Amino acid sequence: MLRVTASPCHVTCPGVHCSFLTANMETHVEDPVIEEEEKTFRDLGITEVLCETCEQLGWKKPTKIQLEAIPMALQGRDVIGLAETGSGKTGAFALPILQTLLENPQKLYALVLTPTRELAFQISEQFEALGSSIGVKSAVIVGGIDMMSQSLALAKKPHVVIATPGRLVDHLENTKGFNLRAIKYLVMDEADRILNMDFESEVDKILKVIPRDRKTFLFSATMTKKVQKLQRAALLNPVRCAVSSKYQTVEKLQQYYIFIPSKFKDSYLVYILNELAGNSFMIFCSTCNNTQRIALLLRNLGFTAIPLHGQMSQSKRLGSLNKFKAKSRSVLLATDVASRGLDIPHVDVVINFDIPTHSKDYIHRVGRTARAGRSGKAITFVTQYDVELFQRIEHLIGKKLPSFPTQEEEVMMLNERVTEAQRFARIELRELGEKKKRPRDDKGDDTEGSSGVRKKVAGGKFKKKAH
Ligand SMILES: Nc1ncnc2c1ncn2[C@@H]1O[C@H](COP(=O)(O)OP(=O)(O)OP(=O)(O)O)[C@@H](O)[C@H]1O
Repeated sequence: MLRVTASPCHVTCPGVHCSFLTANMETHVEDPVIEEEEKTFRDLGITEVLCETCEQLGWKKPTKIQLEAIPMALQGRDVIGLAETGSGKTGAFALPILQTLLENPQKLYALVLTPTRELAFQISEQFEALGSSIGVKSAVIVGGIDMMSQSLALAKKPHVVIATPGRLVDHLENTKGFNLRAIKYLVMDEADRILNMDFESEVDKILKVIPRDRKTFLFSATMTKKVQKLQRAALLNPVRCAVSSKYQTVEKLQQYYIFIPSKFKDSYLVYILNELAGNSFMIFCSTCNNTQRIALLLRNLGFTAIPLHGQMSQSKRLGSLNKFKAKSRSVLLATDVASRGLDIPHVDVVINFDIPTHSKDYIHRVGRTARAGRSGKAITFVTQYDVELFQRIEHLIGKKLPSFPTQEEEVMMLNERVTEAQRFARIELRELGEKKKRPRDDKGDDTEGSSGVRKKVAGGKFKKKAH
């Protein structure tokens, strides 16, 4: 275990320590000693009742990030936790919070900030599962859902509030009797995302109204190196728990690219879905419109595809996610709203239909598969316009990716039917757009109940269908 002595970082916040700035901070990196591998949750100081819950969840022993972070958190340290996707970071911050809560029961004890609504629900489920035997109550405070029911949930004073920053600020400003003046823990999950510009003013407002002497945990698979951003989290003498020194994708993830002309992307997608039929796919697109269009296109060709993007109502978003989780849909088309944190164990293949513009998003997107020791595949479409972005990704992950084998003639044979399906998808998209304009019509953001044109595509379903 590498330990470097902590020393203050003198930038703006006196007393703030930060390894990214000074290289002087206490750093924990993966410990190769076998004994560590053998350690149990009990050895880390986790109390019996929580150890039993871990066992019931099938968590036989701590993951590497849990091994590193839990003892530090239990010692009362601020923690920056950096570990690959699907490696159990949620447990690494939830267990110490639950344990200290058990020792000092208190309402409104911890606040967890997440960048997306779906992730907030997932974290809440994990808190409630881990805290089931000690009666922990959590509230999810996210946009797109009625403020009144959330105000009622907050009035009951849950132990843990899991929130997206914007809606939390709304409640802090408008919900009578609600404040976070007593909280003992602040967690920023997907911390680099929470600390970036998009959430800047909300996070600053939140930080102003929570106690300074709280504990702060920042967790992510990728972390910002920018001094000012980390300082905004106002960490106090933090310890950095990293299970890898550079950004790694999971070992059991097979990653490929395919280099294709932009105009044949749809045909190649259909080809791959057929080649890998029988798997569960998450396909990432760069815009809501493309997500919706491809969902329609694939449905017209007989695939069970469903969209998830930010222009859908929250109930439709959760509906899509639940159908995919329940395996009643085999293809989830999503924007980056689904790229971080979502834990859906059965995702076999991630396809980057549109290459991510920020290389770090690549790491999060492909991390939706090969989670918790499972294997998975990721295939990135690279067109003539994407070469530079792709090189940046290879540079970030520190490896050259192989090309995914394809048979061009077979792809071209699909072209005619794909073109026909594209035409129908365009008509359906237009219809959906018109429905949206009509008042009180909530059907505009999903496609399952939309026009019946999909049956018109010649040949109906493909012979090998991706179910
Ligand atoms: N000690 C453990 N043993 C077995 N499984 C575990 C353990 N800890 C967590 N898990 C499981 O591993 C999966 C991934 O965990 P989690 O979602 O916390 O990953 P993560 O590191 O936060 O990933 P991401 O970076 O994508 O957000 C979950 O299904 C969780 O239940």
